[in-house]
Amino acid sequence: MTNKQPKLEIRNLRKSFGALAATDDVNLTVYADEIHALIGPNGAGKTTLISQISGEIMPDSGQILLDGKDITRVPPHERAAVGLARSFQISQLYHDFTVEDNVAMAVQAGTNKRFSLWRNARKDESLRKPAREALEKVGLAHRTNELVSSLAHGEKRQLELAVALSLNAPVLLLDEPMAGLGAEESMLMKDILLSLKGQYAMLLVEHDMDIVFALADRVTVLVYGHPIFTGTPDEVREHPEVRDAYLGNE
Ligand SMILES: Nc1ncnc2c1ncn2[C@@H]1O[C@H](COP(=O)(O)OP(=O)(O)OP(=O)(O)O)[C@@H](O)[C@H]1O
Repeated sequence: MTNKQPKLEIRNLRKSFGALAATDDVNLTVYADEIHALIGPNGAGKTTLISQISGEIMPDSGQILLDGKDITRVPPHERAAVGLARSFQISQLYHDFTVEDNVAMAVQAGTNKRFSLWRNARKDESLRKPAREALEKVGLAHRTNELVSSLAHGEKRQLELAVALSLNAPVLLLDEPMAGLGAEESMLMKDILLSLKGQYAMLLVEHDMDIVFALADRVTVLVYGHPIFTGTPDEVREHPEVRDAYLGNE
């Protein structure tokens, strides 16, 4: 059962690009231990919404609350410290460093040790230990000493998730974690996310409906920047407006 304690709350959020309302009065709540999927046709505004929650885009109006606290104006680099981490769609990994180095550097960036040089910090067990724990959670413990450049595409995605987990934030924003993955790699990522279910509040943007229906406790359907429905996967499947707008009335 889902813990219905609101963790992340979006209130009356709006963002326009010229005449286009990319985020049109969005209200959405993510509970403390749920996977909440955000679906909608191309251009519906999913990434724009995630970017506002992560702080990269400033909304025109509305609020973003974490544990009831207004974080709308907290700068993006401070959001992990207040409890919110984003796993990126675009790879920001350091390919000439090892897998463990990459995660340990992310841990370091979130600590007050961030001004020390990496060559001095790389043996620091207080950075290594959380890095190894995060790698364990995504099934990459056996690859810690490999260079990122030697990883398969799916493993790089797992590493991106480990970087987000290492920030120790209770809320995870996952923007298309399966993008570019083959069928087998997608299934593995699905299983990894399932194993994390209940430990984080996750807002997941995902196009693959089988994955969404397998993972999500609730689904919000966004059309032209506005949420037209929030419900369980079964409710979403049965909803006539959703079928027309998104599922193609199969
Ligand atoms: N920086 C920008 N300037 C102008 N228009 C933008 C900008 N970013 C997004 N848009 C527009 O806002 C709308 C929402 O785009 P967004 O990328 O958020 O949709 P999406 O649901 O994530 O799409 P997709 O599923 O294709 O990734 C689109 O019409 C897009 O063209």
